[in-house]
Amino acid sequence: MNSSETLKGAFDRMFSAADTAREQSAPDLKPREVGRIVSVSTGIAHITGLPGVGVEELVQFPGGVQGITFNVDEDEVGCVLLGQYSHLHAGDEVERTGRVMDVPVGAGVLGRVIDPLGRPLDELGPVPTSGRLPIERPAPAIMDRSPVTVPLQTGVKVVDALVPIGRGQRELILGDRQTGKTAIALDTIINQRGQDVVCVYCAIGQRAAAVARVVATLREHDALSYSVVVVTEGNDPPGLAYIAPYAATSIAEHFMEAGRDVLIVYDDLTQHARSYRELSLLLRRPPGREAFPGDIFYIHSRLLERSTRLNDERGGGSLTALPVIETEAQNISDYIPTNLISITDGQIYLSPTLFELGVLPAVDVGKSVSRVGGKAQRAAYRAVTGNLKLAYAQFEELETFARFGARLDESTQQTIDHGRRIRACLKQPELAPVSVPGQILVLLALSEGLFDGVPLTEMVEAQAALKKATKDIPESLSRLFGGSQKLGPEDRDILIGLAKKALKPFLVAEEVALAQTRQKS
Ligand SMILES: Nc1ncnc2c1ncn2[C@@H]1O[C@H](COP(=O)(O)OP(=O)(O)OP(=O)(O)O)[C@@H](O)[C@H]1O
Repeated sequence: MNSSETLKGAFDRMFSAADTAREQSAPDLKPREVGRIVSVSTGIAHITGLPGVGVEELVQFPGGVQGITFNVDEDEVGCVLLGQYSHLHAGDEVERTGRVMDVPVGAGVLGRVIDPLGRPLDELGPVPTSGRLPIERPAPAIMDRSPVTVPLQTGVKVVDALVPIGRGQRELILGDRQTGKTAIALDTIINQRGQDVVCVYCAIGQRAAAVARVVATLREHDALSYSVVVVTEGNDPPGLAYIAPYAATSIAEHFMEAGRDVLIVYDDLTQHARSYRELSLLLRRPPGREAFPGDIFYIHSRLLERSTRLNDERGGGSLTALPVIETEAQNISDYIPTNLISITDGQIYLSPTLFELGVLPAVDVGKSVSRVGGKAQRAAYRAVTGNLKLAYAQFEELETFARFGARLDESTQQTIDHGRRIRACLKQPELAPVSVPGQILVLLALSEGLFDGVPLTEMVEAQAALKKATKDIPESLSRLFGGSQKLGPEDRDILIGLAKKALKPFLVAEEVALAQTRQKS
């Protein structure tokens, strides 16, 4: 080795050591874009000094409070706050994050109660997650979607028989306050036990006590393990209530894109619309009808368009949405209800009049409809509910007449008597979903008129006897209930035979039963 090589090596080593030292000592420089708060008011802040900020970008306020930019003007930005803001003042620093709002997703959220930012509200510690998804995502493209053909059983007889829901459908639940809207949604979640359906319950602006009741009910019925509850309470900032359904949908979409069937309940979108109206008015956006901003339709349509059934290439998962809407004084033609009715694939209308009469669930069959459900209904149902809706609608019309004490001819009286039995069969206590064979047997007995000889006072016991009889349904027939195969005449005979046997102890002579009914009415 000559002396010039040694010298070169020594220089190289020296320079590389100097480079390393420079790299190590160099500060990690990242540009921070910082602006200032101009003003803070209920749930919103106006900021300035962030010229590069984008629409719906996440910004960071002091004390860990996050915000979303809504109105981006040339010299001022209107921002929605997502946390408690009492410590914020004019002049405080605001920092850009360069990203949009996202939520943690993954199997770890199941069994948990979280807020729309993914923070735990239960006492089970941090939520283990496998990634994050933006809360606002484009809806699946038309070519990625499949028709809705697979039923989603709610376990509620009147819904499964007359307003069936399919996986990937959006079915609105609407009615005045305290008419049992949440009860139908909860029954549906509870009925998914063992059905491999993930459930997301999104509580928007509800009383804390009501949410606690829902969580307790889910836990009691073993339904929390396959569900996630996303909560904003009534006293949370309106911004949090506004993002809640979008965040919940992203959590649900994660499962759908993994090929799972998912059910999401938005309880309720009236509160969501009100939160958005509050924000818009505070941000001085121009008010329209009922002071709602012009894009109120769009905020709900872009939310509900995300519910669908994906085709097999995209994994075949589905997202079924049950948005809840509260009406005022039974007015279903109000602004928000009509918007939602036009966006969804049908509605279940709950009538306060029926609720007062004790007809529970208080589903008004005449005003309820499922625009795709018929195609998704099991063939066995179609065979036994053929003229049920018509018979029930006729009965409801005639019943009003009968109240005036008018003398009715024999056939009218028969229609009314039959209708009363249909109503008795469709009644159901909450949190008691009925299995498919149980429903088929009751509906078949109804359509065959087997209940007509049972006194009205004994309908509950008679149905319980039928429920017991489902155990005797042969295995070959039980399998039919799940598929698209129709019930053949022999299958029907077997079921009718079973139902007749179960109802025999309750049968009195038909005339006696009818006479008792009329006396009672
Ligand atoms: N099928 C049912 N059988 C018996 N009680 C029922 C039934 N469905 C609902 N209820 C009762 O009716 C009341 C109102 O139900 P629920 O809270 O579901 O109504 P809601 O319309 O969601 O109310 P809110 O307007 O407060 O959201 C509850 O006390 C519930 O227990």
